[in-house]
Formats: sequence, structure tokens, C-alpha cells
Amino acid sequence: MSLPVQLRGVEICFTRRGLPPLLIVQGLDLSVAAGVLHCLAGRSGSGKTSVLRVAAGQLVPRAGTVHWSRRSVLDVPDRELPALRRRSVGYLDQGAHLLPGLSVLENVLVPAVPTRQTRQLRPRALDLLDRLGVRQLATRRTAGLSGGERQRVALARALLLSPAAVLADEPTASLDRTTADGVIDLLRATADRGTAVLVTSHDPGLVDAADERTAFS
Ligand SMILES: Nc1ncnc2c1ncn2[C@@H]1O[C@H](COP(=O)(O)OP(=O)(O)OP(=O)(O)O)[C@@H](O)[C@H]1O
Repeated sequence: MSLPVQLRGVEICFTRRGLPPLLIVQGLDLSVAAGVLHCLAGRSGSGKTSVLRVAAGQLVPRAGTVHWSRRSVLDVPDRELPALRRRSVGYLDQGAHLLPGLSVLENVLVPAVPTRQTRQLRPRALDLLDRLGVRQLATRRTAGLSGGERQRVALARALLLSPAAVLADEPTASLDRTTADGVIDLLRATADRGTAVLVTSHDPGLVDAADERTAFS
């Protein structure tokens, strides 16, 4: 079985000045196979985002291992990590950060810049924007976009290169029910085509659509 994301024995602990260390998870094993939509659920502050950041190679755990397919992420030299990340995982963070000087379409195409594939991937970028209901914003600058629009543009960017795994932090958080259901359909279809999809969510619609769930308390 292909395992695009695999965490073993992960421990996350934040040290805080003047306060005791904050232990978030200990001994966490989590695997997301190709073709599976897996949801991290649980109350606010329980550690879902922190686990997703570890899975995305954004946060180094205090203990444990993280693999993308067979590569041990924590052993990859810093200079190789951006290219490996680009190929292996598409990541949507909670802030849905976009580059302010670029249009919506240019933002979606950013992951294609290092390999000079922007022209080739333009139709896919437009198709993703279309499927997420924001195709009409393609030429707009990102400054005036709503939170929900930014989130969908950032999701299109995460999906652009068809990575083996897509990791998305609360991908339906700022959306009305109908728009959220469109995002869930796209994530479901992405998993059904063989991608490993790992999301955090409080949204019952997304929790229900998942094949597997890990609950945090
Ligand atoms: N860099 C950090 N330094 C210190 N504490 C942190 C850091 N990042 C997160 N925390 C704390 O760790 C705990 C878990 O945070 P996390 O964002 O992972 O939770 P969550 O389940 O995703 O919450 P939410 O559903 O509200 O997004 C919280 O108490 C948070 O304040």
C-alpha cells in the first residue's frame, strides 16, 4: 500500500517562557494512504493544527518520525526540503496566505514557477478556480478578497501540482454551507483519484465525508 504520509511515535511539546512545557501529543501514529480522506477532529486547542504542521514538515516534533512515501522528512537536508515538499505535499494553512502583489491566477501558479511549468499548468489552475467557484476572480489582485475567497484560492494552489498528499487546515472554515459542500466534493474527488488527503475540521459535513478520523481531546 502506498503511504504518502506517515507519522510514527510523534510527540509535540511547546516550551513557553515562564510557563511549564505544553505537551500536545505523545506517541502519535498516523498514516494516510493514497486514496484516503482522513480528518483530524476535536475541540479547539486540542492539537489538530500542530499535528498537521508536523505532517507538512513545517514543525519539527520533539520525538518521532515523519515520512512522505519512503522519505524521512526530518532527515532531508534543508536545501532539498522545498523541492521535496513541492512534489510531495500541497499544504493549505489556516491563514491562507497569498502573495499580495500577484493576481489570483498568478498565486495559484506559484508552485509551478521553480520548474517553469506555469504556462502548461494554466488550464489546470483555471479549472481548479472554476471548480471552487472563484474562476471569475482570476485576474483580480488578492488584496480585496474575502476570507472564504482567499481560502479557496489557497486550496487551488495546494492542489495545482497534483501532489501525492494534500494537507488542509480547516478548509471549509470561512464558507457558507453550499460553498463548503463544493470544497468537500473537490477534496473527496481528489482522494478518489488516488491522493492522500489529510484535513483538520470542526465541520460535520467534512468529518462525515472522511473515510477515516482521528479524534483529539
Ligand atoms: N508555537 C506555539 N507555541 C506555544 N504554544 C502553541 C504553539 N502552537 C500552538 N500552541 C498551543 O498548542 C495548543 C494546540 O494548538 P493547535 O493550533 O494545534 O490546536 P487546534 O486543535 O488546531 O485548535 P483550533 O481548532 O482552534 O485551530 C493550543 O493550546 C495552542 O495555544
